[in-house]
Parts: sequence; C-alpha cells; structure tokens
Amino acid sequence: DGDLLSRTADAAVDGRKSTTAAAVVALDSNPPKGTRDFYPPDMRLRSWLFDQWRSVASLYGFSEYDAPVLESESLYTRKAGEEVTGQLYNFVDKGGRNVALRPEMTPSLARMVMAKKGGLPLPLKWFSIPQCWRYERMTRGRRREHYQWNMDVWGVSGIEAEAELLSAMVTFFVRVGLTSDDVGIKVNSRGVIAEVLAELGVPEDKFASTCVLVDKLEKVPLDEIREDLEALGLERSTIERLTSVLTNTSIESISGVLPPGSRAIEQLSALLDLCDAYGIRDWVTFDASVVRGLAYYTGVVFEAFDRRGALRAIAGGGRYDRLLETFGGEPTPAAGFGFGDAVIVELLRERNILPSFEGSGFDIVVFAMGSDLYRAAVEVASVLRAEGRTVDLILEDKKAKWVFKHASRNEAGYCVIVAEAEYENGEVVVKDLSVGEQRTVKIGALGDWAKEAFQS
Ligand SMILES: CC(=O)Nc1cnc2ccccc2c1
Repeated sequence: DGDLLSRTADAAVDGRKSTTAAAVVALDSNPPKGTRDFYPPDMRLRSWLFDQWRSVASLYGFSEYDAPVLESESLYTRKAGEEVTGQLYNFVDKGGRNVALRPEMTPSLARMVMAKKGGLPLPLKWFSIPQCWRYERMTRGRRREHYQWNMDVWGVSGIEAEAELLSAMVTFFVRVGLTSDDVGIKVNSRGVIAEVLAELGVPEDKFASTCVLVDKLEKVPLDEIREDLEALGLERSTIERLTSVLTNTSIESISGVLPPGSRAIEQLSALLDLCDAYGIRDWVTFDASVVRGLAYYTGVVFEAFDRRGALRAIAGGGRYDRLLETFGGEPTPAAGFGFGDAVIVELLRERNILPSFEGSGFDIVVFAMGSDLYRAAVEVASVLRAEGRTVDLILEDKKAKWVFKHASRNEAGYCVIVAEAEYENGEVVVKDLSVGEQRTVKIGALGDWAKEAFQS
C-alpha cells in the first residue's frame, strides 16, 4: 500500500520486524550526476536569461530553430583531439545505432542546412538555445549539461557576419547590465596561423589539430604541448615561429612579424573598423593567442571573457567555412557563436545584478472567507482572469493570516477577499499589498478595477 517512499518509511519504522518485508531502498531523489533540476525559482531565472537571449536574437533578425538532442555519433567523430568530442555522451541504442547526446549545436545546424540541399535561401541568420551534453568522468564534479545560446550566420563570406555577431553579443551584455569594464571580447583570426604554417610549408591537414593544441596553451605550459606539436610533425623552428606570432596583442606588432599584405590582418582591421561603426570598439581587443578549441574554425575567432574575475570565457565563436564540406556538402561560408548558461549567471551573481526570482509574482490572490463563499471566489477569480490578470485562487479554506503571508511571499500585487458581509452588498474587499490599504469594490466593477489597477 502507498507509494515507494511511504512503503520505505513503513519498512524503516517496522525495522525490527522487517526480516520478512524486503527493506525497499528509497528512490534516489537526486537528478543524474552532472545534471540539474530547475525548481520554480531556478526556472524563473533560466526563463529570464533565455528571454534576454531571444529578444536580442530577434532584434538582430535571427530566426529560432531546433534539432533533436540525440544525434548520430558520426556528426562528432572529428579526430583533432578536441575536449568536446573527447567527452562525447555517446551510446549504442536498442537498434544498434551509434548515437550521442549533442555536445554542441553547430553540427546539427550543418546537418539541417545540408538536408535542404541548397534549397534554403541564403544568407540565413538562425539561433537556438539547446541543452548540450558531455560525459566527464566525475573526477572534477563538473556539470555534464548546459544550455548554450547559439547564433549563426550562413552564406556570408565577409567579416560583416562576425561584426553583426559581436554586436549582438554586446547588446546582450548591455541588456543585462554589464559594461566593457566588466567584459571584453578578444578577437583573432586563425588565418594568422594558417599563413604562418603555409609560409613554413606545413601541410594543411595539420591545421585543425595544430589550432586545437595551440588553444590548450591557454591552460597548459608550452613544453607540455611541444611534444604533441612535434608528434604532429611540426619542426621546432615552426613551433618557435608560431609561439612568437601568438604572443602578439596588437595588430601593429603582429603585422611586423607576418608576411606583408596578410589577408588575416586585413580582415581583422576591417572587422575592428566595423566594430567602431557598431559603437562596440571598446569591448573588443585583438589577441593573437585566442584560437578557441573547436577544430572547424577557419578564420576569425573570438572569445568574451570577464575582465575582473578569473578571466573565465563567457562565450566564444568564429568563422567555420569548411564545416559543410566535411559533411559532404557544398562549400558554404558560416560564422557563429555559442554562449553557455553557467558562467554568465555566476558573473551576474558576483556583480549582484541578477534580478530576484523568489516570488511567483502573480497579480492577485483571491480567497473566500469560509468555504460557503468558495463558489463566489471562483466567479471573482474568473472575472479577473478574463481581464488577463494572473490569479492565484486559494483552493482550500485558509485563515486570512496564512493567505496574506502566502501572497506577500509570492510578491503578489493584491489580495481580493470574498467575505460574507461585503458579499451580501455585492462587493469584495481588495487589499493593495504594496501599500497595505484595503477598500471594497462592486463585483460588477471588478473588470474596470483590474484595468485601472494594472494599466501601467
Ligand atoms: C560551466 C559549465 O557548466 N560548462 C559546461 C557544462 N556542460 C557542457 C556540456 C557539453 C559541452 C560543454 C559543456 C560545458
């Protein structure tokens, strides 16, 4: 009798006599390792964040799309030693298929573009907020899932696409109360590495792996990477040349160490000039050490970071002109970024500029003083809901004290009380919880009252 948890409780209580009743193990009420539950306050924060992302995306003319969280593993079997493919949340399904929970959204987007075989009018500006997964040995107790705002422009080969993406990202930061003192965006181009490798005769097929290794330089010292770079077949002189180029943090200085007329530098200069036009130049800074960790970036790359904290990466992106070809599709230029839901929330919390989401914030609490007036309370709640007001109708016979506490804890605006004396006069009591005043309103005038009370 009773559900598992109560049976468990009973079994525990009757412990002494439980030699016969199998001691049922209680259900583990935690979510799976590395994942999160979103209780209403958490969900209000998440919805607020997603609403900010969505409104910026639509401000910039981006359209929302989605794809299954489950994809064929073959979308992610890149052999460039990336962290994101090294920690694939993959398995074999009951049909024997090699599948994976998506670690990122861009390959699904590429698959969707390819499925339309050129039938999609380009350029396209699409966005999505997918939950993405990774399977990490819980050595570090890090999360195995996060939500990541994706913004992508397909079919534009010029840096106009990257400039638009950077501007959208900055617009989000400004919207949530951050300034260019809080956050910066480092910009570079993998074209710089491509030109250096070409100049030194390194075959193109080493490019992606070299970039992924160079990205690791952010975290581990060169001599740890040096072996891997040499294992890739890069000469010591090449590695020295690369590191000398990558430590540049100004366009002027890097121009001095690159062959004259570098296309990568030309593009970066044009991009920085467009950032000026967008009014975001003070957010953006050139940094030749930024290469990002995804194998498929081919050109401009960028990374938003918090200037004061541990310089954590908040978001990142870049140009990836060859992705569709690697899937067997037509060459199609593309650029985009991914923006995770974790670091930004930590940053806003640290800066104390996260809105509060404790209350449900419904407009009105309606309750009947005494159950014989419940039917009347239902009618009152219905009138108010018909006016579009969010109403929490108290479903049980509760004391006024409890209702007022419930209403203020949920940051409700008003309490409408159906009480016997007033009801006999065809009236209800309306209590304004923000100022603590109360008055009576004719039931027939409740609609007008609601219009006037919430006209803001
Ligand atoms: C800070 C954080 O939660 N990062 C995170 C969490 N889950 C992921 C899952 C897939 C790919 C990247 C991920 C990154």
